[in-house]
Amino acid sequence: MSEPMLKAVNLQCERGDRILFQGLDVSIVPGTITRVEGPNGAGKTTLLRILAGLNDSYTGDLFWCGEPRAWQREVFHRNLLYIGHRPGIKPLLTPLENLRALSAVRRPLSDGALCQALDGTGLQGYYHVQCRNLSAGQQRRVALARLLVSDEPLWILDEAFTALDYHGVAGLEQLLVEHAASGGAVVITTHHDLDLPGMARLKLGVGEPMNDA
Ligand SMILES: Nc1ncnc2c1ncn2[C@@H]1O[C@H](COP(=O)(O)OP(=O)(O)OP(=O)(O)O)[C@@H](O)[C@H]1O
Repeated sequence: MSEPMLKAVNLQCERGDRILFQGLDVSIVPGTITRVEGPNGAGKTTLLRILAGLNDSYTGDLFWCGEPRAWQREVFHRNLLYIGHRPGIKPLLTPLENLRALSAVRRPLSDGALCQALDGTGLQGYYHVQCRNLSAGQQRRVALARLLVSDEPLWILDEAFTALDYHGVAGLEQLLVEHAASGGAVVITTHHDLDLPGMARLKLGVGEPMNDA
């Protein structure tokens, strides 16, 4: 098996008076899809944000390609595409403008390539409509169009299936499988009934109350 891209060792996170998880080891290997599961409040979003380097409220060690992640934050972020549970798009911009702005940070692409990505998520005919006038599912599709122009190997996706219709779900499932098949890795949470071939499952429980000091 390949070496892990991202590895977490002995992670612990406390929130309020609860330990969300402790002694947690995570290994994200190229070519895999890992689904983080658990009930509401189990800590799925918190874990994804820790893995994505967006939350520092944990103890434990994180490694990127075998080296401490803290030594190579810039490289790590260049290799990561994180999409949070909110679509993260600007409502006053159009889908094309949003995608242009999001991709410009990494790798400016032609409008032709961006429109092709929007077509790929079913947004043909909506390039120039302000996102605030799109449905929830269409707004999610704008965010997911980033996957179609991504060259980042690691995708961390929080509730990516929210608001998608049947075809949107099928299209996203296919994208995840293709990304893993081409050597990428996916970490995802969803309350949608996702069961892809070979998918690993990382189950979080309901956490434990902390003992009084
Ligand atoms: N910034 C914060 N400060 C204090 N507690 C927080 C904070 N963020 C999250 N929590 C708490 O941590 C717990 C886990 O939250 P999290 O959003 O990670 O759960 P989740 O498993 O993603 O839930 P859901 O399935 O509902 O999306 C919750 O009880 C939440 O109230």
